[in-house]
Amino acid sequence: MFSLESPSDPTQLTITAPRDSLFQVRGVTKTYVMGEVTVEALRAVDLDLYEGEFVVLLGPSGSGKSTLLNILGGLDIPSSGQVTFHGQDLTAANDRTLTRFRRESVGFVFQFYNLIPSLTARENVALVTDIAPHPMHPREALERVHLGDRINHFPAQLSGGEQQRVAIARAIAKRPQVLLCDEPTGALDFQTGKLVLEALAQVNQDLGTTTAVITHNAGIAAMADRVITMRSGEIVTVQRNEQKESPGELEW
Ligand SMILES: Nc1ncnc2c1ncn2[C@@H]1O[C@H](COP(=O)(O)OP(=O)(O)OP(=O)(O)O)[C@@H](O)[C@H]1O
Repeated sequence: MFSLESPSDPTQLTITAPRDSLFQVRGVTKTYVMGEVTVEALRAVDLDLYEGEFVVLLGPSGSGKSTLLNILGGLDIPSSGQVTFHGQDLTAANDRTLTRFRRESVGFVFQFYNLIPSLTARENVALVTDIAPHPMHPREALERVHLGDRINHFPAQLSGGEQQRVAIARAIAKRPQVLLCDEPTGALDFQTGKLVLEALAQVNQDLGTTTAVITHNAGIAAMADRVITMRSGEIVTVQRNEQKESPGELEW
C-alpha cells in the first residue's frame, strides 16, 4: 500500500510505502511483587516496531527498557496486555513456541559479550549456526562485522569492541528478523563503541534486520529511525529522525 504526501505541490510529491508492523505491543504491564514491595516495571505500554527499522530506547535507570526488550524477545512475559509478532500472539504462546521464536527469529546482544573463552571467534558463532535452520556461514557473519581476519582468535586475544562484534556476528548468523541489543556499547570507550554501532547499522542496512538498541547515551539516538523514550514504566515520547546520522558522525 502506498500513500502520497504533499499532494498540494506536485513537484514535492513523495511516495512512501508504510512498513509492516513486526511487533505490536498493546496495553502491556509488568509487575514484580517481592514480599510487600510491588514494582510496576511497565504500565500500559503500546508500541509498534516496523520491519527493517532501527530504534533506540532511551530513559533513566529503572524506567523499564530492559523489561520491554526482554518481553519483545520472548525472554519474559507480561503481567497483562498483548504482544504480537507478525500477527502471532506471543503472550498466548506456550513454552515450546516461545523457544522456537527466540531461537529462529531473535538475536540478542548484551552489554557483556558472553563468549565462551575456550572457543575461537568462529567456534563461538558456530554454536548458533549449528542449531539454526537457515544460518549464514560463521565466516560470513564475522566478515560482516569486519572480523574476517580474526576468525581463529580466542576471546582473550580480542579487544572488548572486537569481542562485542563477535557477539553481534553470533546474533546475526542465524539471520534473525529482529536484533535486540541491551547496552551494547555500555562497557566500551567512545571510539570502540562507534565501531560496534557501525556494525549494527551495517547489519540493519544490508540484511534489513529490525534492530532495537537500549542505551543511556542520548548521542546514539541520532543514528536511529525512531527514538523511544521511557520514564517510570511508560513510553513518554516517540520521535522520528528525518535524517539519520552514521555512527561515525555521532558525538557524545
Ligand atoms: N526480576 C525482577 N524482580 C523485581 N524487580 C525487577 C526485576 N526486573 C526488573 N525489576 C524492576 O523493574 C524496574 C524496571 O527495570 P528495567 O531493568 O526494565 O529498567 P531499565 O530501564 O532497563 O534500567 P537500567 O537502565 O538500569 O538497565 C526497576 O525498578 C527494576 O528494579
